[in-house]
Amino acid sequence: MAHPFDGLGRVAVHISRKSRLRIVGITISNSSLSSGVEGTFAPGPSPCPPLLVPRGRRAALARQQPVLVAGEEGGVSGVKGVFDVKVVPLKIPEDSKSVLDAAAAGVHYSALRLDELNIQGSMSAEEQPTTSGLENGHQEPFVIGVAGGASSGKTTVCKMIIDQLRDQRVVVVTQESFYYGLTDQELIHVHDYNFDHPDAFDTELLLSCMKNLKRGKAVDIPNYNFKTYKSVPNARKVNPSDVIILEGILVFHDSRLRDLMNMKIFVDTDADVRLTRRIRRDTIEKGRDIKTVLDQYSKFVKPAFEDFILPTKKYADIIIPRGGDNDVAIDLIVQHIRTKLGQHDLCKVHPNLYVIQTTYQIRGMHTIIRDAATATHDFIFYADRLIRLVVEHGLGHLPFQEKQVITPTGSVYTGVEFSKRLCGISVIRSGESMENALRACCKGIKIGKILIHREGDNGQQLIYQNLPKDIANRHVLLLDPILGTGNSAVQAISLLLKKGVQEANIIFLNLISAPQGVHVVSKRFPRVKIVTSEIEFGLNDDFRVIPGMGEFGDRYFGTDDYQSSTPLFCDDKNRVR
Ligand SMILES: Nc1ncnc2c1ncn2[C@@H]1O[C@H](COP(=O)(O)OP(=O)(O)O)[C@@H](O)[C@H]1O
Ligand SMILES: Nc1ccn([C@@H]2O[C@H](COP(=O)(O)O)[C@@H](O)[C@H]2O)c(=O)n1
Ligand SMILES: [Mg+2]
Repeated sequence: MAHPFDGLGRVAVHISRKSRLRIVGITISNSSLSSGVEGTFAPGPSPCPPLLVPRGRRAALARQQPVLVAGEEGGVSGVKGVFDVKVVPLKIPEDSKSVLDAAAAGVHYSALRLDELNIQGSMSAEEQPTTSGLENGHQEPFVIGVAGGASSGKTTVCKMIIDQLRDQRVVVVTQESFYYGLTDQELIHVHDYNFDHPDAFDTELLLSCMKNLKRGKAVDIPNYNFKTYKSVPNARKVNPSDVIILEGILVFHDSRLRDLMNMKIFVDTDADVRLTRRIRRDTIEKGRDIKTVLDQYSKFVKPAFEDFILPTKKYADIIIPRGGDNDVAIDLIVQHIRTKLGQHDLCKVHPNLYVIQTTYQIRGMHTIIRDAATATHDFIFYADRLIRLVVEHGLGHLPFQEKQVITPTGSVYTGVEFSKRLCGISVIRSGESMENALRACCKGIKIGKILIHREGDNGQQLIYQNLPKDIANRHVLLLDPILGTGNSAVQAISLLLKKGVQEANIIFLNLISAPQGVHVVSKRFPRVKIVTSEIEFGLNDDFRVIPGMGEFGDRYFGTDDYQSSTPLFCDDKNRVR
């Protein structure tokens, strides 16, 4: 049987600063198969370093992976280039099969940078890599449309749904944000402007934003001001989420928008209730007088409801009478959404993954540390609080044995005693931010360190280690606040295993995990427990976690306003080259 990786290919390479041949992409030209890989490989004449290209997939490569790329690599002396190579099959060791399995299962090992290659033309648009959340192995967001007359309670219903879905990432996009701003001429005759007509909205822009969000891409949406009637473009960034709610009077009007929705809800509230609420809202919140509100209602709002909004009720999957008063309907909707989302729950796929139970306190702390504008002292304070929670949760996974003590009242209390053979290992530098929390929880705990250098975007290299001598007999709490691609974690865990630590004795503690990293670590080390406080949406083109919180180490240690520089290399006398 022909090997799936046989064939001629083109490989783009460059020699990195440390004289290593880095293969940045490959296409296989003798079949429809088109793949990309990235890894760091030792240079030199044949036999060349191994290279694995899963069928029809792009994949990040661990350095040890098989399949030989034969060719002229040994003679490459330039910095970058594209070379013809022959890809020949090798026997795939057990270790590497997991990567293939993962690739077949739809996991995207983000690595290929086509912008560095000259081979773009040989790939179709579909084959070219993007780093949308979906391609990164994340499920498609669940899109809910909420329509209904003005003041029917749409926003209120959305708030109730979000409130109940507090453990999911939910974003709301309101159709109001897509109102066209008024021209100066229209402003003069504002009372003749029909804000309830479908043409009042920039539906094309709304559609494009919704399509991107559904594909897992962040979007910038406008901000509409009800007082000035002006719109500020790209005013708010909306990140992709598990659930996207689109609400507005006319969100069911355009069939292309309807087609994006997984669930359509129509909030059905009596006209007199809507009018009463509108009068209250427009006079109090928008500062309008009653006569203006009533005129607008009879001239535009009521006719538009009958002509455009009410006819879209037939598209609804669920009609909620009485809006936010209808607790039963909201409960049923939330249950349905949970069922749909639960089918892809990462914790169900990876039983070794533990996400701490979220609360508004936790969400609030995340909101602060994720905010780019947060000052260093606040970042440290709230990161410390969150880290402490993760550490406490992680400690809960340690083995224990029953222990009885006598209380001051002379009674017997039957409790438990934890394993004393513990240590922490921090991944320098950001992992060091987690050491204090661990020390605070485990008095006198030994803490070792590992330094992994990130070479390029995906190559990882172990540079330094300082581990307790008896680490093989200990349970290890591995500390690194961000699990992104999973490459550093794989390096660190591989080292621990090499030192004799039992896989099941490793608990990897982090603040945020990207699904890709979870897949990579869990596939390779299914017995390692991963404890985190939030699951991210995915990775961006630079392999950074999104939404993420930036360079954790820089923000925590206050070096985020330092000029970025190219890595420094020292010679054997510690002189910077
Ligand atoms: N069930 C309810 N009972 C009382 N007031 C409500 C209820 N639902 C909404 N409201 C109020 O009515 C106004 C309009 O509700 P909102 O949810 O903003 O409607 P919409 O988004 O459909 O315009 C708001 O001031 C809100 O507080
Ligand atoms: N400048 C504007 C823009 C819109 N409106 C009214 O808002 C209503 C839609 O908002 P809901 O939250 O009620 O869905 C719609 O009836 C418009 O007439 C406005 O008054 N002024
Ligand atoms: Mg509203």
